[in-house]
Amino acid sequence: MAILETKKVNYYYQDGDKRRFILKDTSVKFEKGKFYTILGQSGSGKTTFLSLIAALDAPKDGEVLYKGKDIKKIGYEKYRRNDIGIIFQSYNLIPYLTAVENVLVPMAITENELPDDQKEVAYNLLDYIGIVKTKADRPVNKLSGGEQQRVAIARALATNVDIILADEPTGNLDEEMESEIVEIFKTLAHEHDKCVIVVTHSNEIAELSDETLYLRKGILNKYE
Ligand SMILES: Nc1ncnc2c1ncn2[C@@H]1O[C@H](COP(=O)(O)OP(=O)(O)OP(=O)(O)O)[C@@H](O)[C@H]1O
Repeated sequence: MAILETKKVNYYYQDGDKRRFILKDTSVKFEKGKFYTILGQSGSGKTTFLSLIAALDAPKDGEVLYKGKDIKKIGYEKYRRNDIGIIFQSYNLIPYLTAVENVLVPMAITENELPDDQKEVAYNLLDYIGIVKTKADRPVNKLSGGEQQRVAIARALATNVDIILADEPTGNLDEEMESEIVEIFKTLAHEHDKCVIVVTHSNEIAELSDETLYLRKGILNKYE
């Protein structure tokens, strides 16, 4: 069964008395264990789509289903707190907190069952993702871009979620960092059974994913 699904999702921005449709009857399914990319020209609505499956905005009609249940019924805040991790292009970390403190933030908010020693879990996650302890104890604004994005990935994983969503996660990184981050996404999908969905401009990243969707004129189709 799909872990995440959109059913006839419509979204538009109101422009005076006109509606400018960004998504038209979008029905797509996402599974665990797969790394997906979403491609489309600038302004096609990729971020809008991601914001709907991240419960940062609501569709005008249609449903977003998590494990078969409408996320509106689960509650948007609860869904965000317990069921997904989000990674942004600009990392969106809390700059004056250390890396490990940033990873602890969602753990303090979630209702998911977590091991007692959360700090140890956070250090282990960071270490797994390539941030050693000395760096984990540093304020995040003293880390490089690539390191900050790793912290953001560890933070997204901290609540033990099945779904990782990312919007242009390598947009601020050089090519080498980009391929390292993409490798992490692949590993999370293939070895840790996560459902990873990444919005990107990059055909190279799309080629490395298991499935690519292409958004054009409000229609989100499988890209082959
Ligand atoms: N709050 C808003 N009100 C009106 N129009 C908006 C709003 N937010 C976004 N748009 C428009 O909707 C369209 C889709 O935007 P979106 O950011 O989803 O595209 P995108 O494919 O992610 O673009 P990019 O690749 O450049 O980030 C754009 O034309 C944008 O200007």
